[in-house]
Amino acid sequence: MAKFFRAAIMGPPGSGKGTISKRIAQSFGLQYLSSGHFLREGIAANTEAGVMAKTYIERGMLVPDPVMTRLMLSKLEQLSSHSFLLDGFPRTLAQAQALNNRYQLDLVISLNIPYETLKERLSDRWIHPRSGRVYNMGFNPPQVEGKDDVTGEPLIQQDDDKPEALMARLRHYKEVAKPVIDLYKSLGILHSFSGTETDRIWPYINSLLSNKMHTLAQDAHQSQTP
Ligand SMILES: Nc1ncnc2c1ncn2[C@@H]1O[C@H](COP(=O)(O)OP(=O)(O)OP(=O)(O)O)[C@@H](O)[C@H]1O
Ligand SMILES: O=c1ccn([C@@H]2O[C@H](COP(=O)(O)OP(=O)(O)O)[C@@H](O)[C@H]2O)c(=O)[nH]1
Repeated sequence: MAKFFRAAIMGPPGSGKGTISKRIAQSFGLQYLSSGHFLREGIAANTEAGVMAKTYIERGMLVPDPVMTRLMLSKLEQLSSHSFLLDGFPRTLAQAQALNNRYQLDLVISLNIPYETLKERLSDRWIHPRSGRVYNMGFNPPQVEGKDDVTGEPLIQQDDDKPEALMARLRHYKEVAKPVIDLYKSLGILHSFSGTETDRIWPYINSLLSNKMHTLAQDAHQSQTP
């Protein structure tokens, strides 16, 4: 039976998870699942999970684990015969354990980016809220200033991307992510990358994924050979 490749990406806000995920999905054909995107979709459609999630997100809090786990596992259920990349989930140890009971990840990418870089990037991050498309005035500016490339609709800056909110978000990320990172380290699937530019980190991630997917394909082939 073909083995599907299952990965997750972790890192503080602004570390480039979305940017790198896009490249991974394009280069390796993995299905990309972003928890933030699903939540925003649920909020826009007024689903039960969306209505509940909104009250937490508006207060700058994490959505409760059972809500998040139910949402993401049901999305994964629809993808049971597909390789995937998770972004934004699992965020807490309880979420990681719930995921692990259902799917074992092959690889977890963790991004370590200096605080000054995160601050600079986020103060310049512009978002098209409906699609989640992300721009940066220096790194990947829109074709027309302040407008989304596809729809021409206005771009916005999120309040919690402002430098005064960042320190608290970062502290919170570190606290919550540590036991998740420790779990994946103990499972031997954690790969950490440090640097100030995605373009410099990308070749290492690219070759790591190429090697892993090649090994997986070979293993699947051998297990099929009588
Ligand atoms: N796995 C999760 N568990 C709990 N809450 C979540 C989870 N994923 C997303 N959320 C909620 O949705 C919000 C938006 O998530 P999203 O991943 O888009 O962006 P973010 O966490 O604000 O930062 P960034 O994309 O910059 O890393 C979060 O602030 C949080 O309240
Ligand atoms: O090398 C890089 C990688 C990303 N970005 C920008 O930094 C911001 C944060 O990146 P992303 O949204 O991918 O990070 P996430 O919050 O998903 O980890 C975005 O405006 C990106 O365009 C950047 O300027 N340089």
